[in-house]
Amino acid sequence: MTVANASVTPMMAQYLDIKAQYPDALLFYRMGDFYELFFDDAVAASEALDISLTKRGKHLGNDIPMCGVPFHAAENYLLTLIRKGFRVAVGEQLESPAEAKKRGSKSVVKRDVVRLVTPGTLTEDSLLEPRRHNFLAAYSEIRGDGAMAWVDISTGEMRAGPCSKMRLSPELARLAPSEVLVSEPDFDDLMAIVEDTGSALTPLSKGSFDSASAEKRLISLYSIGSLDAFGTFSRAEIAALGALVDYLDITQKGKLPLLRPPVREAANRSMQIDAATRRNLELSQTLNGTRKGSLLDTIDRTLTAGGARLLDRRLSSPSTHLEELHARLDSVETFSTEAKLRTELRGELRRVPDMDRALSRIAMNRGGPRDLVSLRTGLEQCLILHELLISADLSPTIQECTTDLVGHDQTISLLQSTLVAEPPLLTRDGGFVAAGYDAELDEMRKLRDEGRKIIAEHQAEYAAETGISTLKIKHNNVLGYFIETTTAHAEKMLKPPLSERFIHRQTTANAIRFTTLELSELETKILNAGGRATEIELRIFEDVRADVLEVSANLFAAAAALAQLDVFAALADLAASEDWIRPTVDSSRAFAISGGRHPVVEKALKDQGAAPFVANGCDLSASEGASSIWLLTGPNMAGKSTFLRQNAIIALLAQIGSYVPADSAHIGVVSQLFSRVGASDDLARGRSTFMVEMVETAAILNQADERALVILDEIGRGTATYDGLSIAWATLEHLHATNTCRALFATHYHELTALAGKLPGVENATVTVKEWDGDVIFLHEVKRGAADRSYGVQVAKLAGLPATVIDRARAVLEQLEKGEREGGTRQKALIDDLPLFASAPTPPPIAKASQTDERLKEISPDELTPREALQLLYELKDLSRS
Ligand SMILES: Nc1ncnc2c1ncn2[C@@H]1O[C@H](COP(=O)(O)OP(=O)(O)OP(=O)(O)O)[C@@H](O)[C@H]1O
Repeated sequence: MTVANASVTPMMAQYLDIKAQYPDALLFYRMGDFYELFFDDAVAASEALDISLTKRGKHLGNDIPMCGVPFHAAENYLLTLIRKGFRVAVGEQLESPAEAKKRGSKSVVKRDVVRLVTPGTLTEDSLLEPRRHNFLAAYSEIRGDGAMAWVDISTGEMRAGPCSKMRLSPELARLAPSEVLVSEPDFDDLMAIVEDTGSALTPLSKGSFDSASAEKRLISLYSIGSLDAFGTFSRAEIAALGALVDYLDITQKGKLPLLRPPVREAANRSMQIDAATRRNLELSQTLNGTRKGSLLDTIDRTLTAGGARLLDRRLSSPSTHLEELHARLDSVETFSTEAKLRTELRGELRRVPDMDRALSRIAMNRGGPRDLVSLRTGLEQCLILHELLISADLSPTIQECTTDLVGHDQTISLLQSTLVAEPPLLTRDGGFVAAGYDAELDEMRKLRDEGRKIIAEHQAEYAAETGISTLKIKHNNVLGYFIETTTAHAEKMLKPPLSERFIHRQTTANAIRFTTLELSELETKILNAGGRATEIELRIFEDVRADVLEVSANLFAAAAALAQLDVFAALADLAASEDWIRPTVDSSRAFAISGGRHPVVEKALKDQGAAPFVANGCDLSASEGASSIWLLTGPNMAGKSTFLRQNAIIALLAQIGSYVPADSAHIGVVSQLFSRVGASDDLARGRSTFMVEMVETAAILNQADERALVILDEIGRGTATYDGLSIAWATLEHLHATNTCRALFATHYHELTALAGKLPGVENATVTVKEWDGDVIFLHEVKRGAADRSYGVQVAKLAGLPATVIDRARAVLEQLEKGEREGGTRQKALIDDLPLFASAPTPPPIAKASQTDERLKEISPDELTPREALQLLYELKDLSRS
C-alpha cells in the first residue's frame, strides 16, 4: 500500500509506506522525543496502554487518530504491549532534522524500522525476568519427521531436538517459550496446540523452513565448513534452527544476536512430563498462576540469575541419564559435606552479575559500559571462586567447572585498564574510560576540563574589567559561549571604551548578551576537545567490545561454570538446612521411599507454625515386567493428594540431581511422569470437569510404559457413582495389566480395595484418621491396608455445614448401610425405607404477625427496594394463610 499521493503530507506518506511493510505490528514512529502511533495502531495502543487518544491532521478527509509514548519511557510501554499480545515495529529517525534540511527544505527526516519487538526476541533487562529464560521456538516437520529448535537470544543458547507432533504439547509445556514459529501452511493445524500452552504463535513463510537454505544460513552464520562440526542434526532440526536464524534476521534487522553453536538434545534423555502433570504438581507456578508456593519457588536458593535459570531448566527437564545424574549428585554431595566451603562460595556467588545477558547485549550493540563492567566483575569473581575451590576435594564435575573459571587474565586486565569503577549507563554519556588508558583521551579531557576552569577565569576577569560583579559567562546552542548581564548594568558595556571589546549579540527581556573575540576562539578549542574526547571513548568502547566478542565462547563457558556451581551449592544448602538425603538412582524398577515429605506443604506448615509435617514411606518397587500399584483410600483432607504428589516430587527432584526430602530413597529411573490430581473445568475449550479428567486419563493409559510413574487421584469422581466406579476399576486393571508401571491410585471407591486380593501388583494403603466424639482427627499417616470408612460426613461437619444437614446426612448414611446389610438396593433403602425429612417447626404466627405489623408501621412502601417489597409480600401471604 504505497499511498504517497498528493493528498497526504510527505511525512504521512513516509509513515504509510513504512507501516505497509509491518501490517501485523504496531508501528512506533519516532518523532523527536516521542514514538507516535497513528490510525488503528493509535486506537489499539491507547486502549491497551490507557493513554489518551488525540488526532493529528486529516487523511482522505478524516481525522487521523494519534497517540504517543515518550522515548525515555518507551520500554515499559513496550513491555505492556508485548504482554498483551502485540508486536511492535520500532521506527527510528536515521538522520537529524538538520541533515534532512540539507537535502532540501521539504525533505522529511529519514526513518526506518530498526527492530521488530516480539515476545520471543526481547533483550532489554527491564523487559525480561532475570531468573527465567525467554525462549523463541520453531517447530518444523519434514515428511512426518518433526523437530523443535529453541533459542534464548538474551543468553545466546540455542538447541534443537526431535519432536513429533504428538510430543509438541508436552515439549512446549517443558520449555514454555514465549513465541513459537511455524511454517505458514501448518499455522491452522498447530494453532490450538500452541495457544493452549500460552505461547504466541507466529507464522513464517515456507521458505524460512527450507532445510537446504537453512543449512547454508547456519554454515555462513558460524563460518564453518559443515554443520557436522556441531553434531548430527536431522533435516527437520536444521529447518527449525534455520527458521530461528531467519526470524532473528528479520526482527533484528540484520543485527544478529550472539548465537552459540546449536546443541542437539537427544530424545529420551529427559523425563517426559505433560502439561497437565506440570500444572498439577505446581512445578514452576501454582494452580493459581503464581510463582510463590510452587516447587521451584520452594527449592530455589540460587544466588545468581544464571544459576536460577539453570535450576529452572533442570526442574523442567529432569534427566533420565544415570551418569549425568550421578555426576550432579556427587557435586551436591561435595558442597553438602564441605559446609564451610559452601558458605564461603555462596558469599562470593552473591556478587556475580548476569554475564550471559551482558555479553548478549554487547553483541547486539545494545550494551553499554556497565555491561563491560558486569563481565569484569564476573571474571574477577571467577578468580576468587577458583582460589576457594582449588585446594578442596571436589567432584569431577566441579573440577571441570573450575577450569572454565580461569584463563581470562588478558580480558580481565583489558577491562580493568579500560574502565572506571562505576561508569555511566550509556556510552554516549562518556566518562567510562579510565584515566591513563589512552594518552590522547587524557589530553583532550584535560583541555576540556581546564577549558571550564579558563572560562571561570575569564568570567572573573571580565567582571573586574567592567566592574559588574554579577556578570556571567553562559552557553547555549545558538550563541555558544556569551557574556550576560542585566539591562541596567549593560549600559556601560554598550558604550566605548567597553563596547570596543564587548560585541553586542542579543537583547532579551531581562538581559543583554555580549561576546568577545577571545571567547569565541576559546569556545572552538573547548568544544573540539569535548567532542574529540567522546569520539575517542566511543572508539575505545568499540575496540574493547570487539576484543570481548573475540573470546565470547570462553566468557560463556565461565558463566556456565558459575551457574553450575551456584545450582550445586544452592541444592546443597537446601539439603543441609532441610535435612534432605542423597537418593540412590539406578536402572532398577525400585521405588522405595522412607520418611518422605512434601517440600512445599512442609514449608507451608512450618511458616504457619502448624503441627509438623508427618513423614510417610512408599514402596512401589516392582520386578521386571510387573506393575506395582498402591491403592490409597482414606477420608477427605487426610492427606492423600499430598502423599501422591510428594512421591512424584521426590522422583523428580532425584532426577534433577538434587537431594530429596526423605530419610532414604531408592528410585529406579523414571522416564515418564503422569499425574492426574484434582480436576478443573476447561470452560474456555468447552470441556467439563469430567471430560478433562477422561482426556488426561486416556493420555496416561495410552502412553505410560513400564518406566512410568503414574499418580491418579480420584478417577471417576466427576460422574455418577456407578459409572465412576466402573471407570476407576477398569483404569486400575489396565494400569496393572497393560501399562505395567509403578503407580499410586487414590480413590473414594472402597469397592476397589477388593482388587488388592485379586491383582498381585496392587496393594492397599490408607491415610489414617482417628474418630473422637463424633469428630474426625487427621493423623496424616500412610499405612498398608484399606480405610474402614470415608468419614465424609465428619469432614463436612468440620467444614461448617449446618447441623441439620449433618444430622440428616448421618441418617441417610445409616439407612444406606442398613439397606446394604439387609441385601436391598440403595434406591430402595433411600426411597422406600428412609423416613421423610421433618422440616423445622414453623414459627408461631403471632410473632410473625406482630413483626410484620411493626415493619408495616415503620416502613412506608416508597422506601422499600423491590426485593424488600417482594419479601414483605411473601410474609403477608403466609400471615393471611395462617
Ligand atoms: N503428611 C502430612 N502431614 C501434615 N499435614 C498434612 C500431611 N498431608 C496433608 N496434610 C495437611 O492436610 C491438608 C489436606 O491434604 P490433602 O489435600 O492432601 O488431602 P486429601 O486427602 O487429598 O483431601 P481431598 O480428598 O479432600 O482432596 C493439606 O493441606 C495439609 O495441610
